[in-house]
Amino acid sequence: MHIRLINPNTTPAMTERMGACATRVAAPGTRIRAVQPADGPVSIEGHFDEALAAVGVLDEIRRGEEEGRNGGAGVDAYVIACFGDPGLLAARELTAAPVIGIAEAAFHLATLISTRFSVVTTLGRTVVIAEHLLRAYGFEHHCRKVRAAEIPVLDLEEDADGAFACIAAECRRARDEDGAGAIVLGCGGMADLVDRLRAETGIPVVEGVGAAVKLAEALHGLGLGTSKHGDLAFPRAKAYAGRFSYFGA
Ligand SMILES: NC(=O)NC1=NC(=O)NC1=O
Repeated sequence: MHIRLINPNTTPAMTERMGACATRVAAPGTRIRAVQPADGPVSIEGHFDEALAAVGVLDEIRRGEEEGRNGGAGVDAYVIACFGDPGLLAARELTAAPVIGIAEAAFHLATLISTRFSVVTTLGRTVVIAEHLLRAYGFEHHCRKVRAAEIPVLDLEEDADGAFACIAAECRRARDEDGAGAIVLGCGGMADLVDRLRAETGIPVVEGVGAAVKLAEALHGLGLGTSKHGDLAFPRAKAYAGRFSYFGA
């Protein structure tokens, strides 16, 4: 199967790292193509960045669907590799393939291996975004706390050792203070830290990129894709003015 992994921010190094993490856990028959929008924030650290990034996500879904229609290898599933799951429901309207957000995927897996988990994310200002998702997805009572390592997202690229130390310290606090049986990493850019953090904390650590890839494979294997009955049906045919005209009928 072919999975299109979309990094909603526009930092190629992060796209590459997440693509490598996805490839490492993918099944032998799964091909991963990691992409990012041409336009948008270099990192996603709040509501404004998320809103802009969502348009880039939709562009990449449209591009994937178009490749499939124009004789290219169709996309069997999409992964939105940003912990805010930007544009998730809108993206699901654009395709009959599964679209998996890394936050939703990580929450699901964490509930299968623990009765309570905590989230460790980047900046304090993004905590409320994870809290909104927990509520929206129905995992609020499973999560003990959403913690922030208080690092800018791009420190994961530019100061990897410093970022790791902050994240590991917050993971230890989650283990010792929250009564959490597992930890969810709250940023796509943390995906390649998961083995070191598992070793550091001694408890299960779930990262969303791998979780989303395996859930996409499971859905594909069961012949399940996004329902086109009801609110996730393809958008009604209409014109879109100005810069979004390419979405139009
Ligand atoms: N909470 C986060 O740090 N989310 C993210 N911002 C990004 O640019 N990628 C993420 O996963």
